[in-house]
Amino acid sequence: MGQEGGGASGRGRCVGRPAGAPKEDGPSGGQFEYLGTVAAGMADSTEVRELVYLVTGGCGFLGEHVVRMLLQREPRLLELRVFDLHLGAWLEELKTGPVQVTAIQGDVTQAHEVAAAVAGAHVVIHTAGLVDVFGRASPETIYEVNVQGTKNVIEACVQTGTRFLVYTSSMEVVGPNIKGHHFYRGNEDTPYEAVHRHPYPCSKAQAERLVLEANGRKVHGGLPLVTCALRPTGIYGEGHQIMRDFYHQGLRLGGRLFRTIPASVEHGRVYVGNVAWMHVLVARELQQRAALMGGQVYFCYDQSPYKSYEDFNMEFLGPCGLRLVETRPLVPYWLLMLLAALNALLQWLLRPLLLYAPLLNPYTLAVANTAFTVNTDKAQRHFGYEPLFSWEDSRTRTIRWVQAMEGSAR
Ligand SMILES: NC(=O)C1=CN([C@@H]2O[C@H](COP(=O)(O)OP(=O)(O)OC[C@H]3O[C@@H](n4cnc5c(N)ncnc54)[C@H](O)[C@@H]3O)[C@@H](O)[C@H]2O)C=CC1
Ligand SMILES: CC(C)[C@@H](O)CC[C@@H](C)[C@H]1CC[C@H]2[C@@H]3[C@H](O)CC4=CC(=O)CC[C@]4(C)[C@H]3CC[C@]12C
Repeated sequence: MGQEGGGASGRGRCVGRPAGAPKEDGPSGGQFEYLGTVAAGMADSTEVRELVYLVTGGCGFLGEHVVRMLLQREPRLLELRVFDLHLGAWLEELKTGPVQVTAIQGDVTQAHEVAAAVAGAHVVIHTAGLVDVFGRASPETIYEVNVQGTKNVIEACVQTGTRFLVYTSSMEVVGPNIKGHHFYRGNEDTPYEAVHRHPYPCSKAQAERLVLEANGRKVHGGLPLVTCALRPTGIYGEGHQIMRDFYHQGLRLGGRLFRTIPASVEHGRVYVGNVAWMHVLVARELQQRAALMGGQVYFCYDQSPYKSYEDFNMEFLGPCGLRLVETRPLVPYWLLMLLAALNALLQWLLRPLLLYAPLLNPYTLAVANTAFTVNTDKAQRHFGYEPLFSWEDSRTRTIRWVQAMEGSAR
């Protein structure tokens, strides 16, 4: 199942369990006070501002939240470098605070551009990537950005002496695998056959492995590089393009969305604000607990309920006027597979003329139809992670965002 391709150059398949972490237990973390909304002004603190952070992909869905969260909750920040292929105009509004915000338009596939951006940074948070499961980019391009781009970031840290690297990996590094094995309330050590074909999970698995293997390498100046990887499940929240696509699809269908996946197929989801918070926290604690956290992977999670992907989306789209038709799929699975395959064929035929990239394709259908939920406290044990936003808060913020979109859609 899934598009042919994957692996280093988009051919064959990448297999084998992703580099996991040695089983280590660490001290339980303390409590973290909450300093107000992410959109609010900068954190005020008496701490000395001396650190330089770089966020690659800082203008993306997750990246923007990481940038805003750092400004809000990292009091030692002197300079925040935001590196992205496409810079957002919103960055300008961030340049009025006590932190120097440096916007850098650059390409992670270009080693010299990455090295120039990394030089002098204390911490790199590497979120830049091609998040494509809809066939928009070629397997080669996905590999070039996600794997070669990550190699460039690692080498830039080594060459310039940056010691701390946090990588935004993904649940997809683990699964769902091509065999459709469910992953039920799993953790970082749960045995699971991580076999992939699709270019996206393959590239994320290779990049994660590179990051974890780089832990301990000597950087310029002779000190060790300290790396770790975060594996968010499906991220939702303000700015989520796929949620936007579902919403507009529902508007086109007269306020209805048609169930394609049984409600019983649960997917873990995580609010973008909590993913951003975990990045800020892990970047801070990695500097203090290198021996414990270096080379580790952490699932990124919160209290968002386990639901099918479509039912979960309706938590936000329902209050905005959409309805999910039927309590069970209208269309038998074999017909869905046929429709997905037809979409893939159409995409291939139309490619010379236009980009046809619907939500339904063989890969998205397979992933949506395979339960994948995590239940772990490793991040809490290792660096005191607790979600910053409750489920209720996350839901309210996301609904407000959809409603604002609704206003613009009328
Ligand atoms: N969206 C999700 O549900 C999940 C995402 N992730 C990971 O989180 C990270 C961010 O994902 P999203 O924010 O959803 O994606 P996004 O597409 O919104 O953001 C990615 C950012 O990277 C930038 N970028 C892409 N190619 C680049 C290049 N060659 N050079 C420099 N910048 C480049 C893009 O311009 C964009 O701003 C990715 O690494 C993704 O694999 C992990 C788990 C779930
Ligand atoms: C058309 C229907 C079959 C519909 O239900 C398809 C939903 C489909 C678009 C999503 C179902 C599961 C999503 C993926 C999952 O959340 C894991 C992910 C992790 C990432 O790192 C990037 C995004 C994604 C691959 C996410 C993409 C959208 C789904 C496949």
